Amino acid sequence: MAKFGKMEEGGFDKSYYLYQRNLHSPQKILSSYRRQKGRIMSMIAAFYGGKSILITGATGFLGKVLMEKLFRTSPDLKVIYVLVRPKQGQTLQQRVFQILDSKLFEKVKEVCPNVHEKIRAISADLNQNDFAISKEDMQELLSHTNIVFHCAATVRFDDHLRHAVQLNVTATQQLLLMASQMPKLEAFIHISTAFSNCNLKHIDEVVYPCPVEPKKIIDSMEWLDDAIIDEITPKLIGDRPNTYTYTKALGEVVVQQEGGNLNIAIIRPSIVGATWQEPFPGWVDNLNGPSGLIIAAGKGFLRSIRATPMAVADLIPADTVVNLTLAVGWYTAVHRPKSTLVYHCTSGNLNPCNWGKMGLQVLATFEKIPFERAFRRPNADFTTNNITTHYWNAVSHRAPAIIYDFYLRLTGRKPRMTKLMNRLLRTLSMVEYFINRSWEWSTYNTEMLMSALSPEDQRVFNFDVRQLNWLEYIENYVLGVKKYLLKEDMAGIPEAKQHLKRLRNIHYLFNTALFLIAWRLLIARSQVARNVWFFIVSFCYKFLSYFRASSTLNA
Ligand SMILES: CCCCCCCCCCCCCCCCCCCCCCCCCCCCCC(=O)SCCNC(=O)CCNC(=O)[C@H](O)C(C)(C)COP(=O)(O)OP(=O)(O)OC[C@H]1O[C@@H](n2cnc3c(N)ncnc32)[C@H](O)[C@@H]1OP(=O)(O)O
Ligand SMILES: NC(=O)C1=CN([C@@H]2O[C@H](COP(=O)(O)OP(=O)(O)OC[C@H]3O[C@@H](n4cnc5c(N)ncnc54)[C@H](OP(=O)(O)O)[C@@H]3O)[C@@H](O)[C@H]2O)C=CC1
Repeated sequence: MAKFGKMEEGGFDKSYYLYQRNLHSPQKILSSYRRQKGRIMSMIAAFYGGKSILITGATGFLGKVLMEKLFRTSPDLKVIYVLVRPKQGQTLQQRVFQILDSKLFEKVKEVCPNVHEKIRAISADLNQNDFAISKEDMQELLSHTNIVFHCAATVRFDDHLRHAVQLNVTATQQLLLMASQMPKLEAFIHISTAFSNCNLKHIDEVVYPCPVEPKKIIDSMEWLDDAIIDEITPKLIGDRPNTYTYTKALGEVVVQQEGGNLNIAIIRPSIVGATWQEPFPGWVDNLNGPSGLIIAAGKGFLRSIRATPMAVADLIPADTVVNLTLAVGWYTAVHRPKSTLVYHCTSGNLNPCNWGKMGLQVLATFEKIPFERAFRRPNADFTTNNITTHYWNAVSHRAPAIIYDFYLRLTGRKPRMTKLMNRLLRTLSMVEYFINRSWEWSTYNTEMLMSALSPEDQRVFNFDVRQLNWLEYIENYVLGVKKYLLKEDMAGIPEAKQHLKRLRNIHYLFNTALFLIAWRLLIARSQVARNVWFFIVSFCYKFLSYFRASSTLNA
């Protein structure tokens, strides 16, 4: 594997890179670079200059933020190859151009006006042999790529094991094979998840072995039929909650076993949330993790959620993950650690926040920034046991959905609320595992890397979550969900507040009517209720008579 193969094309002095290669001391490298340029500059940004970078999963949530940061901080990079599949009637170019034309890339266009020329979409499907990449494209990738960021994955919790293995394990194996044929490759960065070993309570920055070798799993997927796979899935995943975490763990083992002599690193982010600072706070564009549930709570569909308020909510902003990823790419290429280093990108041990605090702040933000056309007033609560969860699911989720669908039917419209509610309940059941437990992730490698960065790199590629203010972050997150996911206008806030007031009045009216009907039925059937009713009425009557008499005397 050639190191620094593309240096000459980077626009930076070759001697600087030779210096880097010979002296692996960040401080020495920095001072050398400062001397050359006469000003402080980010070493990491400089490193990516002139590089050909391959990104899988570039159309995904994390991939987009990664590309954005690369273009913004290293506009002189040579090219970013993105492996993309045509989707929803769009060609690859259309998909890529749509991303580049989005708000996320506004700043990039200022610093890198020719960004469209620097991105090369390669038609690829990671489910296919050789990723169905054409010979010419493959040749180009193999001969030019300097850095690989492997982000693509299926992140669905309920994916069929065959599909999850194909994407999260076999595709990783194939990509490693490709990487081993790249003469100019300097680093291969694999994005995994902090939950790949969620069956453990304390997780170190090491790759844990799996009971069944990934190779055996890959082979068996080829000849077992779906029914048998369904049957053995629970046994294979064991004490992990889903096929996602299981196959991500297998993927890591494959990286370690088959990485050969490549410079490889594994990054394990926890629950990736909206951006914290860059390119602007609150950017998010899919429903995964908390985002979908924030919408459900803000629109009033989600009324109760089974969670442990004191459990650690290990969220990590997308830009923090990307900053660490780019720093790891640089470190792995320049320092070439002897073994595959694993980096935890988590918040819990450095700056913990729990689900209770997070939930309260989400609700508090809805008061200030409500979502439009809510179904009910946002008023979610946590439940902590099976009985209350079933009770509130019936009363607060299913019953209102049935009533609303009945109303839709009566008014000649298509019922849809029960379906939506079932989907929400399914999602809740899938995330319950993660919001009722806490994990401890050690972060020695991540902290070591932080201290290896120059002050300028620590600033430009900041991944120090100790500086994160959770309340501010969550408020921006909710705002981001409203603006970028729901595409709601801020000008609509007064109307949204009015709507919530109307819903509150309807709620009070409904509850009063319900109480009166229940009470009427009760006194019709029970002597005790009639006696209580008689007592209350006569008490009120006596009180009023006394009040009237005393006010007449005073007059
Ligand atoms: C001390 C005192 C305390 C007092 C407290 C009081 C406070 C009160 C509480 C308030 C609560 C307020 C708000 C709540 C916010 C905080 C709580 C958040 C909890 C968040 C938990 C997140 C946990 C995640 C854990 C992650 C661990 C691993 C991390 C990773 O590595 S990977 C990334 C995570 N991956 C995912 O998140 C994928 C999850 N998604 C799936 O697996 C599937 O999509 C599915 C959920 C199984 C659904 O599958 P389906 O086949 O049914 O649907 P499909 O995917 O085809 O989509 C169909 C339509 O549904 C839409 N949709 C998809 N996902 C979601 C979603 N998450 N939510 C809502 N809707 C979704 C989709 O867009 C489709 O729509 P259509 O196109 O219109 O049909
Ligand atoms: N989001 C999170 O909370 C966390 C994510 N991670 C990890 O980060 C990485 C990125 O996740 P995230 O960005 O959130 O996920 P997304 O679901 O947003 O993106 C997944 C990406 O993989 C691509 N992909 C999926 N299947 C194929 C295929 N057959 N061929 C080509 N490309 C494919 C998708 O392409 P397309 O657009 O065509 O579907 C998309 O670009 C993953 O490895 C995930 O495990 C880790 C921890 C938490």
